[in-house]
Amino acid sequence: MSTAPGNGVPVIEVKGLTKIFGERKVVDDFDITVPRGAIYGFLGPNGSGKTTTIRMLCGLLTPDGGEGECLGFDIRKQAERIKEQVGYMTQKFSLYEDLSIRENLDFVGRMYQITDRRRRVDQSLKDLGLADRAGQLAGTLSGGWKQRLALAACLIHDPKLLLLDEPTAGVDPKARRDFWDEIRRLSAAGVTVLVSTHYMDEAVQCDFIAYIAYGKKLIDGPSARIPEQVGLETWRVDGPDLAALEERLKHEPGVEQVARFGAVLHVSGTDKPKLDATVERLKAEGTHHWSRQVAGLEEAFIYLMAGARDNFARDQPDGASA
Ligand SMILES: Nc1ncnc2c1ncn2[C@@H]1O[C@H](COP(=O)(O)OP(=O)(O)OP(=O)(O)O)[C@@H](O)[C@H]1O
Repeated sequence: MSTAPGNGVPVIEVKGLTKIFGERKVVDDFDITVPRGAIYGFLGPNGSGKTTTIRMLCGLLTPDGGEGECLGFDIRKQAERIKEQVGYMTQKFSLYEDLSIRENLDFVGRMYQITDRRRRVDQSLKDLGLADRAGQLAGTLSGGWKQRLALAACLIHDPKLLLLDEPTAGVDPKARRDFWDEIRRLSAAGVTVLVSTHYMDEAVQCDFIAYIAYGKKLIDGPSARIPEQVGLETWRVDGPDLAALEERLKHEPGVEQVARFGAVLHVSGTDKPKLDATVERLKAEGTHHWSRQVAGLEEAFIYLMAGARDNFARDQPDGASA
């Protein structure tokens, strides 16, 4: 991140953001402050309101409640000005399959009425590593390259804010890492990035994280503080037959989560005395080696996402109340 949190005017500062579809409040009194150059991750179950929030922040959707500014413009009254400076990569990015990579970028450049289009397209091909394939038809590209082209397309007008809605869904891990190298480069250059994701390896790349469920922001802050906010106590254990131990632990008091990291298990829970009592009992058996572990973002992510169920799904047995 190029600017320390709190330095300068935030790129997004919005309070009380609310959206109602029919009878359902799908975004409920949402506050957010995003510093310039930050990578801000939105986590949460399907249907929790992440996309709707992103769309309201960039002026694509009018909120039913709330106010604030994005890029110094009023999100209600100056939506057009915001849109000019935002790059938005939707979940289903659309490219013209019968046009080449270069032609796709040129087309988007025309839409934005970029004056030095030729130079800008050349630069973009170079920046995103697409120059060697400039003549290839978009329809013949693999998922990872299509995604790279989609990113190039939403950067063609040099936006100050990049909104990425599950940008790497269905893309292989190598392409995902390359994509994130690019995002880091942009962030270092001062571009602010808001990204919704279901992947842990993306969440750990974020400077800030907001966890959203049923339209409400439940947890929010610098990534390093998220584990503390989740309140997980974690033990690390290694030794023989971890699969059997893992199965057993799932039924022990105070154990809410068992995650395997290579040849060790991380055993976590939010009720410290209960978890500790279980661990002391198992320790006394002397079969495994136990040590305390500072819960990291990985454990917090697994915990949050494991508790996440589709929000607002009509067929939920227990209804859609939070
Ligand atoms: N235009 C709309 N009209 C009515 N309901 C909508 C509309 N757009 C979204 N919704 C509903 O609002 C809720 C929140 O949807 P949203 O797409 O914002 O969630 P999300 O967190 O982005 O989900 P996902 O992770 O699946 O993309 C869902 O129940 C969705 O069906």
